[in-house]
Amino acid sequence: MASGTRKIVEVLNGKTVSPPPVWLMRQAGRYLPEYRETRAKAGTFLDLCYSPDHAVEVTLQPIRRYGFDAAILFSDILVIPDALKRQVRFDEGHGPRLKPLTLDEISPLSKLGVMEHLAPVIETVGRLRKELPQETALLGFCGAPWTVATYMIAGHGTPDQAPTRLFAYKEPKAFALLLDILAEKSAEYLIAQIDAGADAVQIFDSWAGVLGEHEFDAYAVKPVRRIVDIVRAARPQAKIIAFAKGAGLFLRGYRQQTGADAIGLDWTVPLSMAVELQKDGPVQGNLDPQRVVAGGAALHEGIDAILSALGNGPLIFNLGHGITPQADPANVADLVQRVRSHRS
Ligand SMILES: Cc1c2[nH]c(c1CCC(=O)O)Cc1[nH]c(c(CCC(=O)O)c1C)Cc1[nH]c(c(CCC(=O)O)c1C)Cc1[nH]c(c(C)c1CCC(=O)O)C2
Repeated sequence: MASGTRKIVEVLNGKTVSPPPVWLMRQAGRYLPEYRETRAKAGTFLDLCYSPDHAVEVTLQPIRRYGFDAAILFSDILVIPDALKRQVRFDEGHGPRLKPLTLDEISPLSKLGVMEHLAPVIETVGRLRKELPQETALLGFCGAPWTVATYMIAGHGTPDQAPTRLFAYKEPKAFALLLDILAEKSAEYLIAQIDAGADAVQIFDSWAGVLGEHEFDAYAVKPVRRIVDIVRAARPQAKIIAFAKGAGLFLRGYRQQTGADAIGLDWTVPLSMAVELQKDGPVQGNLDPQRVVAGGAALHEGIDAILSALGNGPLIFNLGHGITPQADPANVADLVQRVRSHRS
């Protein structure tokens, strides 16, 4: 079967597929007992990301269980700062920690190559394409420059990214350079994933929602556009999903402005607005991950509302953000079954 017939690729080409293809952000993760088992064997979280054997295994686990229409490469957006020698660690219960980036450290980053460090991840992509069922799409990904920069500047996650917003106001030139460097390294990384067999790539801008109007354009739209332009110049057929979480009204125009094929929607995007956005191009989303934890009627109502609003147009069914460790694996099976029984 040619990759062009994988359902997610068809939707990314603007077609309506019924029932819509389905995958879930963070579908490989701690809610699955088999993930926790492999994770315990692998060592640290980054050891898991850089071990092709273990990373292939955890990527395939949710495909075996649920037969999702796409597998997403198991890795993390912070492997780029790790490749840039920012000493990334994932401390149990504390989330990511990095060496906070100072002003003088920005420009030297441009000279560092990242692909040698990321070679094991690219090997994982190649092995996955061979092991996945023919009909299953393989998604690669990277973080958007803004979101990756927030972790690099603060050195950890923060609720509103105040340290990075402040840095950007005080040092606009250096901050623009940082975003540019991240865009170029990320584009190179995505091209390598595509060459190794990824059918499409997703750019995660998980912290886009803390930006004001001018900053959204400068720090969220333009750097993602730069990635898209570099990737498309090298690989004109590349399929790209851009996910700006929390971006609300700024999503009007986001697909056109970034040049992405499809946009991801979080659960706060009203379905009435999602319908408008879908007239412009394919959308992905947007079930509240807490509905998967709740299960039952709350889960069913959320799924049905999305399918009845968006199921007659180009839709990739997904959550509005990653599935949480508290989700019951049985609720995920229920979700997949309900989406697959939809007829438009
Ligand atoms: C912001 C961000 C990160 N990583 C990612 C984002 C963007 C999407 C989002 O907003 O969730 C992206 C990501 N992280 C992970 C994937 C794997 C693929 C998938 O199944 O979706 C993907 C696509 C694995 C992971 N990345 C992480 C885990 C959990 C770590 C573990 O297993 O110990 C997984 C499965 C760790 C991680 N990684 C990151 C944080 C803040 C954390 C800690 C929070 C947490 O623990 O959930 C950075």
